[in-house]
Amino acid sequence: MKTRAPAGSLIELSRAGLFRSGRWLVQGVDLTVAPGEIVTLIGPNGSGKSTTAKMALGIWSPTEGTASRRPGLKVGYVPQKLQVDWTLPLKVERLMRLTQKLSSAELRQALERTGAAHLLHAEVRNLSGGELQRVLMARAIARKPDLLVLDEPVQGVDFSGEIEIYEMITRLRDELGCGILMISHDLHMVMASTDQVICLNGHVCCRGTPVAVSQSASFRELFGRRAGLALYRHQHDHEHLPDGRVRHADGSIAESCAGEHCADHGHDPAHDHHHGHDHAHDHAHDHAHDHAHDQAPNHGHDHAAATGAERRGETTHA
Ligand SMILES: Nc1ncnc2c1ncn2[C@@H]1O[C@H](COP(=O)(O)OP(=O)(O)OP(=O)(O)O)[C@@H](O)[C@H]1O
Repeated sequence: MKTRAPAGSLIELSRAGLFRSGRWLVQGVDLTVAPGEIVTLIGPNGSGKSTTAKMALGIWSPTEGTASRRPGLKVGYVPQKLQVDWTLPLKVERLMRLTQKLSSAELRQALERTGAAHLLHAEVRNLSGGELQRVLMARAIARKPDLLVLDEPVQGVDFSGEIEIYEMITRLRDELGCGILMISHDLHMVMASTDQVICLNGHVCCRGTPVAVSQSASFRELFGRRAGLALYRHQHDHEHLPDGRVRHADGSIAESCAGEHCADHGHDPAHDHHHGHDHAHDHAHDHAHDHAHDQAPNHGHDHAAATGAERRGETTHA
C-alpha cells in the first residue's frame, strides 16, 4: 500500500475497498482531498462512509486499492458522538486540553473561531447540541490541522443552527486553508461551497460538484442566508442486501455491483436513472424545497440544485 499522497493532495484513495467478516463493506472508492477543499461523503446507514474515512485516515488499510496521505499530515477530528456522563464534572477548558497541549492563546483563539469563547469555563455536560459541536470543532482546529474530519457535524443541532455550522465550516476552511472531509448519513442539504459530494452505497454511487452559489451576488440577494446552502438530491437505483447481493429497481438480484446498473461511469445527461431512495427527506422539503426549485427552475434530473458542476457536465453517477 502506498502511503504518500500525490503532490497537491492531503489524502487520496484509489479504487479502495475493505473486506471484513466475509464481505465487502465498501469497494472501488476514489477520493482525494486537497488543501482548501471540502469533500462530503453522503449515503444511507451502513453505506460505508465511516469505513471510507477510516481508510483515508489510515486507521484501516484497504484490502484492495490504495490509500495515501501527505507525509506529516496533521488531522483534526470531530467525532460523531461524545457522551459525557452527567455525573462527570468536565469543563470545556479541560476537554480542549485532554489529548493535546495547548497554550492559553491557542485555546482562546480556537474557541473564538467557532463562536464558543464564552463557554471556556462551562461544564461540558450542560452544553446544548449546538454548543457542544462548536466546542468539539474548536478542539479539532486548535492545533491548526491540515485536514479536518467532521463526522455528522450537525447532529443534535436545529435547522438554523445547522446553517450557522455549515457557514462556520466554510469560514474555517477559508481561515485555516485546511482540507475538510465531512461525513453525513442523510445529508439533504450540502453547502454550495462543498467542492465535491461523494455518495456511497457500498461503492461510489455518484459524485458531483455543487456550485459555489454564495459567490453569485444575485443569488445571495435573492435567497439571503439560504444562498449558502444547496439541496443535493438524488435517488439510488439499487439496494444492497444483507448477504452482499444487490437488488435492482426492476427486482433482479445480482451478486455484486459490477454489473451495468452499478458500473462507475461518467455522467450522461441523457442517462435514464430509476432510483429507489431519496436523500431529500421531509426536513429538506420543509426548508429547502422552494429554494431548490427556484434555484434550478428548469432542472430536469435528479439533482435538485443546478450546480456549476452539472452545468459543466462534471457530475457522475454509478
Ligand atoms: N469492523 C467491522 N467489521 C465488520 N463489519 C463492519 C465493521 N465496521 C463496520 N462494519 C459494517 O460495514 C458497513 C459499513 O459501515 P460504516 O460504518 O462504514 O457505514 P456508514 O455509512 O458510516 O453508516 P452510518 O451512517 O450508520 O454511520 C455496515 O454494514 C457495518 O455494519
